[in-house]
This record gives sequence, C-alpha cells and structure tokens, in this order.
Amino acid sequence: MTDAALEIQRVEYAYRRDVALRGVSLGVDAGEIVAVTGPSGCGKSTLLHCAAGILRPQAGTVALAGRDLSELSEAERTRVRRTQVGIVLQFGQLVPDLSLKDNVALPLLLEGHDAAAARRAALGWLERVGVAEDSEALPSELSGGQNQRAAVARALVTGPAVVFADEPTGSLDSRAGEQMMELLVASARDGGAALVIVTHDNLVAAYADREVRLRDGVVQHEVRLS
Ligand SMILES: Nc1ncnc2c1ncn2[C@@H]1O[C@H](COP(=O)(O)OP(=O)(O)OP(=O)(O)O)[C@@H](O)[C@H]1O
Repeated sequence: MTDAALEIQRVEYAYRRDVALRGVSLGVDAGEIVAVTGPSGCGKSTLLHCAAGILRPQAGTVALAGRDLSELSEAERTRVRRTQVGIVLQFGQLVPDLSLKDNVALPLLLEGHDAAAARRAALGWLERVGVAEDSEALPSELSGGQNQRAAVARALVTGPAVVFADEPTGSLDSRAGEQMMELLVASARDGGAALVIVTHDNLVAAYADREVRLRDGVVQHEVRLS
C-alpha cells in the first residue's frame, strides 16, 4: 500500500498523427506539489489530461487515489474523476450564468449531494479563498483574479486527491499571479490535495516541491526543489 495520490506508469498518447507522450511515468505523493514544465508542444497538457482521466492513454496506466482508471467502467471513471480530481485552468472556466456559489456547488450537486449542504460547502470554500462577499455575483461581474479564486474553490470542494492546474496564472498580471499561486498552494494543503501544476513559467514552478521537465513526450529530468 502506498500513499501515492497519482501513479502514472509508461503512459503513451498519440493524437491522429502527433505522438504527444512516449512512455511517461510519474508518481505524486499525497500532499505533494509537482510542477510539470518543458517547451511548447512537449506534451504537458496531454499528460495532465491523461492523468486527470479526461483522455484515455493508448498504453500505460494511471491510478488516482489508488484506483487504476483503465480497470474502471465509464461510470466509475466519471465518478473517480468528479470526486478525486480538481481542475484549475488558465481562465476560471466558470459556468457564465451561474453565481459563484452555484458554480462551486456544482461538482457536489452532480454527485447527488443535497442542494442546501452543497451550497453551504461552496460558501465555506468561497470564504477560504476570499470571495465570499461575491458569492451571489455572476462570473462576468467580477475580475479575472476573483474568477480564478472561485475556480480554486470549485476544484477543492469535493475534497479531491489531486488538483491539476494548467497555466493557472497565464491570464493574470504578475502580482495577481503570485497571489493566485499562494492561494492555490495554501488551498491544496488546506484541502489535503496533491497539486500538479503545468507551467512554462519558472516563477510558478518555484512553488513546487519537485519539477518534472518533459521534452518531446518523455521525462527529460526531475529536480527536487524543497
Ligand atoms: N487536439 C490535438 N490534436 C492533434 N494534436 C494535438 C492536439 N493537442 C495537442 N496536440 C499535439 O500533441 C503534442 C503535445 O501537445 P501538448 O498540448 O500536450 O503540449 P504542451 O507542452 O502542453 O504545449 P503548450 O505549452 O504549447 O501548451 C504537440 O505536438 C501538439 O501539436
């Protein structure tokens, strides 16, 4: 028995003609923060999508919180993805016609939680990320930074084993980017989640315990940062 939050073994993925991953292995411990870096097109986003159960690798295995995704039915996979994975992308990607609170409650509602309890949990996370006073606002009424804070709350509300963040500061200026990284790291710790950050920004990678650098679809090297 290991306490790995994520175990990727020899994963290969090809789009029609483009081979994006050529046998990538990566283990992430519970609570660990890992930055996946590398030049444009090296396979970072593809790795994140395979790890998060969004893409199915053509070879190799991905286990999330000890469950091998390739052994699960489609319904079980969806369930593991909804409960064990949180995702933060470059632009909040909130549902535009739902309030911040309903956006954050959504992952719990999709899992069949009671609506009042889901909204209470959502409000609790909005408080933790500092946007509770805007809980009834629509995403379009708020700044990019406020939307990103709500996206962090949405990623953590189910108590996932791993939060995946793909260029989470890409749409923010440097000050808001720093605040976002501090919030993301603190929130992942607070929620007991491992954090896997895909980035080409060295300042973002510096928040990680370990940097894994990809090149041409393989791990080029790993560096322990803390
Ligand atoms: N939907 C797709 N269809 C076809 N090829 C794709 C698709 N998405 C990515 N690729 C190809 O797969 C390879 C890896 O792409 P990927 O987006 O994973 O790299 P990346 O490191 O995240 O790049 P970037 O830093 O520019 O976002 C590239 O050659 C890319 O052109």
